[in-house]
Amino acid sequence: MAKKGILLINLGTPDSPSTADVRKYLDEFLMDPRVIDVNPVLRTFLVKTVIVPFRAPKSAKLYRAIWDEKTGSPLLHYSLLQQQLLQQRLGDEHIVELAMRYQSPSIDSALQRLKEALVGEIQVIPMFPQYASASTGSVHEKVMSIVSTWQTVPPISFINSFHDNDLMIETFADNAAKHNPESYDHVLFSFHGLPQRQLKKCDHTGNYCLKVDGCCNTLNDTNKFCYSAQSHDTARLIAAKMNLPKEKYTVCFQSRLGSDPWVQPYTSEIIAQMAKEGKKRLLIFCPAFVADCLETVYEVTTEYGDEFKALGGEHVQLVESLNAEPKWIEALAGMVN
Ligand SMILES: C=CC1=C(C)c2cc3[nH]c(cc4nc(cc5[nH]c(cc1n2)c(C)c5CCC(=O)O)C(CCC(=O)O)=C4C)c(C)c3C=C
Ligand SMILES: [Fe+2]
Ligand SMILES: [Fe+2]
Repeated sequence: MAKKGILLINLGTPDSPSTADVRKYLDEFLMDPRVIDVNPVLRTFLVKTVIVPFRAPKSAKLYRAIWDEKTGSPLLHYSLLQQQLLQQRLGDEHIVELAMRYQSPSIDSALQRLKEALVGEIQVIPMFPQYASASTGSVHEKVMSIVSTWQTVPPISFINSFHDNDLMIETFADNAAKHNPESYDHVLFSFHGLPQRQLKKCDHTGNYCLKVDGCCNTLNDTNKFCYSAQSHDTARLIAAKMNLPKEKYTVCFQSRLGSDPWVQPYTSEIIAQMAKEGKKRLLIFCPAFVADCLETVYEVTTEYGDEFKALGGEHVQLVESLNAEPKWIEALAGMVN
């Protein structure tokens, strides 16, 4: 019987922390119309002459700080481990490939390998728990654009989101338990940010998202694909698993780019508010990421840690991502089966 091909796709990372490789990575990433979703002329101007020239040397410095001598980028390292462990878990009726939306290993090459392995069908798992056009949507579009040129378009399916996956929620809660959560003054669920206009575009009614008070507090037919509403749902489920009362946690969004409004509240503002309230110890989850990466290791531990301490706080503790946790691999196996 033909094998089933499983294609795990994460965002991507530079090939090395050199400024040239970071520039190449940022250029491919930010020229994606689903990421900088403005008209092509403005996008080209912003990316090529404003963002990348200024950001590449600064980002390269940050990448150098998290780059491991042996294993390189944490995002690629953990993604490769996830691929190997899922392959072991599923056995030889499946072929598990890994690709990155930007840079390497490319989606083109991973699909080619699945084709050459004569798989009977392909399942694509974008490694983003919450759906966003800039992440999941972009992965779907890229895979479809490649496969649509094949003579034989194979049976192919796509995971859309897994923001409420039980085993994923449990893995985050288990990772937090290792840090004695009761010893923290407050818990933050800090998700990757997104421009507000991208949320509004997902609201096909045009009169719900960011227009109705508490639009993200429940999931319903109108906001079921909303990145922010799904993020709030993930946070609620992890908090429930930890028996964390509402007043002990805050949902916030990190990593803004540019001057347009992004999803709020911003993590750096919440960190400042926590310090102002006299809180000393913060526990921070980053449940938009399934693997530790620049945005968790550096942005949370170093940047937010330093900001909090400068304002009188004492300690910021990152809850490790899902990485190679056996329960998370089981969660992935569940998505396949
Ligand atoms: C969780 C999913 C992600 C969404 C949605 C997303 C949207 C998005 N990101 C940027 C800009 C940048 N993101 C950067 C890094 C980065 N982003 C994600 C995931 C999502 N991004 C990950 C996993 C990473 C880390 C990659 C790594 O190598 O570790 C960066 C680069 C780093 C930096 O220079 O700060 C930028 C830039 C935009 C504009 C956007 C949506 C519009
Ligand atoms: Fe990003
Ligand atoms: Fe909303």
